[in-house]
Amino acid sequence: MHGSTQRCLQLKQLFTRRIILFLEYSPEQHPIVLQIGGNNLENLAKATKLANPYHYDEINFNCGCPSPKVAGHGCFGVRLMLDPKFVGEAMSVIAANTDAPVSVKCRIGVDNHDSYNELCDFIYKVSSLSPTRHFIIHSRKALLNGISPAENRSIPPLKYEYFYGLQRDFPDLRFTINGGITCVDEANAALRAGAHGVMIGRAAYNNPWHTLGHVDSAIYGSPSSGLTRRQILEKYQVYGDSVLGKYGPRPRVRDVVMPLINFFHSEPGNSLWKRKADAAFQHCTTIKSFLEETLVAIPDRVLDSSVAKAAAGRDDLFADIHSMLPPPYNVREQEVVLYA
Ligand SMILES: Cc1cc2nc3c(=O)[nH]c(=O)nc-3n(C[C@H](O)[C@H](O)[C@H](O)COP(=O)(O)O)c2cc1C
Repeated sequence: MHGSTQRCLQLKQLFTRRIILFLEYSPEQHPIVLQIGGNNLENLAKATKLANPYHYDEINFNCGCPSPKVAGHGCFGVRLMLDPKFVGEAMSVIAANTDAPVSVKCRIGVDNHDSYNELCDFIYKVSSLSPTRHFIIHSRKALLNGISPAENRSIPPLKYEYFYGLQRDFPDLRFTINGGITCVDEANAALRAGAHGVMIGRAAYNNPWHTLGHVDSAIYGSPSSGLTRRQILEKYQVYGDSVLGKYGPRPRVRDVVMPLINFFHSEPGNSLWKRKADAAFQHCTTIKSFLEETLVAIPDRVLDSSVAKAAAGRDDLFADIHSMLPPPYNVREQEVVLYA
């Protein structure tokens, strides 16, 4: 091989490696799951392939979003719960285009399709027609009558008994409970009642310090890091500044800061910090300068204390759940062609 051709090849390999490293998440960001949504098999295959270089730990399919844009006009999200055969096909397509395990996030029903048996039919068909073995269950149904997505997260009642019914009736599948769980005490109560996993949505965003600050010790049994908010922000700044503009114009300072916008929930200085943040988003180009400009709003004692004891949650949230389970599921096998 000519020297120049060899150099060319080496450069190409180096370049490819750089691109791959650039797309990978750092070890401390794992496990990380990508959620995709849609109702076109070809596009789902393309999206899954595009995600491959990022090495996600799981690819999740959205069958839970009730937004009119998604489940109404878009005809996907939670509307897909009405078509388990399609979801089975979609999950097979997704699984065929990734090495990562695949999962489904769904509700417990849609409108008047809200019986436990219909939910079981959905789980049975999807898991029989595809390699899906993990389901994340937002334990309330969705109403497609025009109410807002926020109302769809509070108006339909939570029915945790459906979740635990699924665990009983599908012992070979893995289920993660979601909906209305607000702290580590409640997460532990769900695990004690038998849930394989717990997903916390709004509480983690609305009050990340008190909700997530105890997870390592209270859920995983590791020693508490003892880090203060200031120390966490110092680490976050290094991470944040390293990812700014990684994908062209995004992420911007605002994108990187938003997950932490409620970091000082109910602490002195919180409102002032948010006002300063709004102003700083207009001109700050680094996380370092953003923090320098805004943190003057927060007293040192708030910044320099480590996480206090968690507020007690509803420890008995699932105490009686096993006495409330719906009657066991009767499989309607004839309707399903089993996944080979
Ligand atoms: C602002 C917002 C955006 C959300 N976006 C998604 C989404 O893209 N995909 C999804 O599966 N769920 C989404 N959810 C729903 C949550 O994942 C979760 O199912 C819901 O908030 C109930 O859990 P919680 O009571 O712990 O918040 C969103 C929720 C909120 C508040």
